[in-house]
Amino acid sequence: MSDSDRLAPLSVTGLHKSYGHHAVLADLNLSVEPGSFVCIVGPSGAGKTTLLRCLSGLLAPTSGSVRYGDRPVNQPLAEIAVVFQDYRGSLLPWMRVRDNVAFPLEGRGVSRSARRARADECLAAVGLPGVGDKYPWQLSGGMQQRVAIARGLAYDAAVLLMDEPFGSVDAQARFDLEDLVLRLRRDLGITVIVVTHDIDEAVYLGDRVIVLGGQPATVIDNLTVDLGQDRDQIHTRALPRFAELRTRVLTRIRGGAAAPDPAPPAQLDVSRT
Ligand SMILES: Nc1ncnc2c1ncn2[C@@H]1O[C@H](COP(=O)(O)OP(=O)(O)OP(=O)(O)O)[C@@H](O)[C@H]1O
Repeated sequence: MSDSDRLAPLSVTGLHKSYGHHAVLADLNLSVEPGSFVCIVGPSGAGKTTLLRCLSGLLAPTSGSVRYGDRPVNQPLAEIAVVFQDYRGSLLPWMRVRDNVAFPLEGRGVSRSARRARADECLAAVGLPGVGDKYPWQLSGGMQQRVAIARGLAYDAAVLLMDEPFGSVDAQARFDLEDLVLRLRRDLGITVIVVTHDIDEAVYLGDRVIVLGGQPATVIDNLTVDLGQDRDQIHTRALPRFAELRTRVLTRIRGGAAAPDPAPPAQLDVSRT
């Protein structure tokens, strides 16, 4: 993939999405800079998954547009990979782990040996070297979700879209997966967009937290998380600034006005819409 493709921003302009007469998203605008980490939160049923599916090209907007650089996202693109919450439903149990990871490369003219090499490389990147010959059901839930992430990477995706990716694993595995995705973003320069119910997780992971609200929903807050890029499960979560940001997000989700930001970010120049 050329750098100009890898570095493309993902932008949403005037997005409306209805299911029949039920308007879910209205006049939604968003711009996600390449290499940034954006978390999307909002009340249950607000339309977070709907937005993520529109970003992935799996769901067509009713009106408005999603673009990756100057290309319309009106079908799934090789540069944009999706990881879902339910790894059990997304990994094929009769295929070995390596073949699951290599699966997206089939039909792309990649030789079998190159597919295997790429799968092993991606498994190593998610901290699972040497499990390629196992079946998914021989691995723990957290390991299976790592395999699902490796499969997203196998395509050489520049954007990873994740819908509640850590919701099915225990608390310790969740912390490990959060740190894995932060590291992948840093090491590979990919853009990551995560939908989550967990406000602490959103603040811990994101450069930005997008809050959806209203009926139909739109962006009601777009918050820069000025905690730097080196995050640590123990110390970052204990920072007073972390608590301030969490309080602001929670207040917005519950329908309150955003309090004035006590310390406007200076060092992180992540563009807002
Ligand atoms: N395929 C569909 N057909 C009809 N209505 C749908 C469809 N998918 C979602 N909806 C409705 O659209 C609204 C938004 O759903 P969506 O799953 O996007 O919200 P969400 O914010 O991700 O919810 P949650 O936080 O509970 O996962 C809900 O009212 C839901 O019932």
